[in-house]
This record gives sequence, structure tokens and C-alpha cells, in this order.
Amino acid sequence: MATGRNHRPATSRSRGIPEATVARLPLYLRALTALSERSVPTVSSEELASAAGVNSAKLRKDFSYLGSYGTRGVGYDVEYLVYQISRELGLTQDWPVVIVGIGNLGAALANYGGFASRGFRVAALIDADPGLAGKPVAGIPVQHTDELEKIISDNGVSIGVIATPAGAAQQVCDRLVAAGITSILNFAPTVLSVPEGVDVRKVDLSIELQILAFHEQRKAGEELGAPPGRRPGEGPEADTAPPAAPPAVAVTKRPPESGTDGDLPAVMPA
Ligand SMILES: NC(=O)c1ccc[n+]([C@@H]2O[C@H](COP(=O)([O-])OP(=O)(O)OC[C@H]3O[C@@H](n4cnc5c(N)ncnc54)[C@H](O)[C@@H]3O)[C@@H](O)[C@H]2O)c1
Repeated sequence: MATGRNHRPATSRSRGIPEATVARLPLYLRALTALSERSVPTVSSEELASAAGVNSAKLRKDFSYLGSYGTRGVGYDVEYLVYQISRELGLTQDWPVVIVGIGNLGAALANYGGFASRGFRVAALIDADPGLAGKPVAGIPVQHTDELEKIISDNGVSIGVIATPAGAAQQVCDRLVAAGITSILNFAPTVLSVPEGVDVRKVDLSIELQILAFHEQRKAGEELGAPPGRRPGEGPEADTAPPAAPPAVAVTKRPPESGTDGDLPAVMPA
């Protein structure tokens, strides 16, 4: 049974890289990968910052934690930075992932090709519905939850994705953790309790929509003549604000909100 919550300082457990920097690494990697695909050899901090949606001074500071300083007048070597950031995020190795709950969302995730291209291999699909057992989804036969522990052990899985109804999520989480899972991506709208050493990231698209609704409401108010307010991320504190949320399915071995559940980078300070 999982008990307690993690409370870690806001630095990565590897080499003391700040969690806010770790949260931006996937944004840099996405921009760099696009440059690499276009065979662009070098990039300036300003160009890369703009492509990643980050301020360039912050980018240079972030890269200094990686020991990457670029060359004056030339910029950063794109391929080398892709390698460095991938290595820092633990993406130079293959990560087997299990998805639990193969309904609408679980099936969509299983069919998402972006996992494999980013180093995450869907090792197994697990569901409690006996009617689903053996049925292929994205070419992988769904396995029953009775097999959960064996599947995780046989495949050496350390990352689990929960896409069950909220009411089942804690119980699924407890079984995953007891079976050896140490990182969980939770799509169920519930706060999970995990023991020390287990990282949880929560994805909730409805929270993102609620934030957009908030801004829409304010824009409507401004059009009606209300004084314009400052948005989060604007003004003097903007430089310390977290980046926009990475893609909903981005996973890192060293999650920015280690051990917490329900904190999206878009809405929580680093
Ligand atoms: N985070 C987001 O942005 C987001 C978006 C959509 C849905 N959701 C959430 O994702 C979850 C799944 O949504 P859905 O539309 O795919 O639901 P769904 O009902 O289509 O699928 C849920 C699946 O979980 C299985 N399941 C139930 N209990 C289980 C257990 N104990 N162990 C293993 N499998 C179990 C069911 O058999 C079913 O196949 C829900 O919690 C939903 O609220 C989140």
C-alpha cells in the first residue's frame, strides 16, 4: 500500500540541475530536433530561444548547467546539443512503458507514434476488462490486470501510464508501485499518493482548457473597457515563471515536479 508524499527540493536528482531547467529541456530538444531534421548545423541562442519559446538569457543559463556554452559568432552545434539534452533526459536508452486502462484514451495513447520516436516503447497494454484480453490495439494484444506484476517484471518496466477511471487509479498505482514501477504518468483526474522515490506526472487537458477560459473571460472584460491586467508570465516576475507546458505526453525520467501529482508546468511556479 502506498503511503506518504514526496517533498523534494526543486532540483533534479542528477547533477543539481534546477527543475525549471529540466522542464525546459524537452522544449529545446523539440526545437533542436526540428533543426536537425532540416540539417541545420549550428544555431544561435536567440534563434533557438525563439523556436523553443524561451528567453535567450535563460536558455544560455540552462545550457551552462549542461556544460554547453556555444561558440561566439557561431552558436551551438545542433547535433551535439541534441545528444547532450537527450542524454540528460535519459533518452539515449529505450524506456519500456506499460499503459493501464485501454479505453478511449489508453487506445489513443497506444496508437500514438510519437512515443517510439522519442525512445518510449509501449511494452504492454493492460486492462481489467476480461472481454478486452487478447484483443490487439495498435498491434499489441491487451493483457488482463491479473498479469500486471508478471508483465512489469518480465519487461523490466519502470514507467507506467494510468488511463483508468479515477476510482480505479489509486489501486492501479499501488499495484504498479508494488511491482517495481518508479515513474507514473497519470491521466485519471485524481491525486495519487505514492511512496518516496516514485515520481508522478499528471496530465489534465481540462485544466489547460480552464486556464484558456480564464484568459478568454479576461479578454472579453478588456473589450468591454475593464482595465487590462497583467497575465501570468508577463512583467518583472516573468523571467522566473515556468515555461509553457510541454506536450501532454512528454515524459522525462527526472520529472520537473518530482514526486508531486497534479502540478502542470504551465500553472505552477518552478
Ligand atoms: N488527462 C486528460 O486530459 C484526460 C482526457 C481524457 C480522459 N481522461 C481520463 O482518462 C481516463 C480514461 O478515460 P477513457 O475515456 O479512456 O475511459 P474508458 O472508460 O473508455 O476506459 C477506461 C478503461 O479502464 C479500464 N479499467 C477500469 N478499471 C481498471 C482497473 N482497475 N485496472 C485496469 N483497467 C481498468 C476499463 O476496463 C476501460 O477499458 C479517465 O479517468 C478519464 O477521466 C483524462
